Amino acid sequence: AATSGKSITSADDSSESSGARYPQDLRSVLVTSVLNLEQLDIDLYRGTHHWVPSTQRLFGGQIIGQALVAAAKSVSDDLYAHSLHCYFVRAGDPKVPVLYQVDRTRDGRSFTVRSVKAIQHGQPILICQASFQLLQPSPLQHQFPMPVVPQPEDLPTVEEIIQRYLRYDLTESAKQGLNKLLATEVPIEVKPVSPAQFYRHVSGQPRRLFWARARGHIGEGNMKLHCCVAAYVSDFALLGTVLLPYPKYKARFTASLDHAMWFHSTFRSDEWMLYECDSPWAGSSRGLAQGRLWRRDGVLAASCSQEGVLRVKPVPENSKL
Ligand SMILES: CC(C)(COP(=O)(O)OP(=O)(O)OC[C@H]1O[C@@H](n2cnc3c(N)ncnc32)[C@H](O)[C@@H]1OP(=O)(O)O)[C@@H](O)C(=O)NCCC(=O)NCCSC(=O)CCCC(=O)O
Repeated sequence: AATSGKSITSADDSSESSGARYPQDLRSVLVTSVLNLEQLDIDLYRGTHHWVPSTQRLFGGQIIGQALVAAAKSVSDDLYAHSLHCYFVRAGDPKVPVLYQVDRTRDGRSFTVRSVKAIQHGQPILICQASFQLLQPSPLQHQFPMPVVPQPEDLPTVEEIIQRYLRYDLTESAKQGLNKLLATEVPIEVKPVSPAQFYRHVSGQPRRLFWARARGHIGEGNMKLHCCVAAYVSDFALLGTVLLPYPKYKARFTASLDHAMWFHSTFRSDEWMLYECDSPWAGSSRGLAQGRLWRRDGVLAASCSQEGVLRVKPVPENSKL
């Protein structure tokens, strides 16, 4: 049941729970702009950028989220994304939009597969396969338990943590860096479970946990859209987990090479979800990172895996940050 260019970025208008947190007109920018692709032709879309990381290459999560929006537009309403597999083959250029070309690879009885190519300057920057399934209940159901961590209400936001760091005796360039971070409009809210570990001020296991949610209101009801937002969120701070055991090194060049994701349950991407990231392996200038997104009621919402290239340099001995 293929369809042509359906709208999946309509947020729910009903005034329910999270409407209390945000007035209804304060829609998530992820919905109104980043994931709101413009249709150019059948199965051809254009996406624009909102937040561009300091690396001046496009945020991988944005490209994956937009590719999933494009794929989802070509499947019927009763099909839900259950997995995607991507390679980042070129750095995304923030100066131009990205085109998304969808190939309707197969429409099966239960499963439907789409291939999406993200293109800039006539060349692919990402190749992505996404698979969708009809809801099919089964008696086979299990999941690992969610880690026990403090609730988001008891933890500071990234902005509050940066404000605290700014009170320390820092070099001018470190202060400038932090102020720049504060001014950046990342469309995700983040609350690290252990700020010192999140920012690599203590060395530790390659594992970190943080609460994350889309900034702004999205609303209940559009599961396709929540999966696209979660794909965006899932690339955030995941690869950095690989660096946690190495406080004596800082990143000189890092980029995600691939990203795979599996969606397990319904969830709200504008409500707090715990992102549990760990890295089981690093070597050969690469590192593997794995993430699990938990609903705060303990249900496993999604899992993902990513490999990245990481080239590092030693941190100077007298560094204050
Ligand atoms: C991965 C690459 C770079 C691979 O291309 P490549 O031509 O094979 O590149 P490369 O040779 O690895 O060069 C990359 C860089 O590594 C340097 N290099 C290469 N070999 C060495 C060496 N032996 N020693 C020291 N340095 C070396 C090269 O000079 C390159 O550096 P440069 O770009 O020149 O500064 C390319 O395919 C690519 O750019 N793909 C897109 C990756 C991407 O954009 N991913 C998404 C964005 S990353 C992300 O979103 C994570 C965000 C995490 C977060 O914010 O939390």
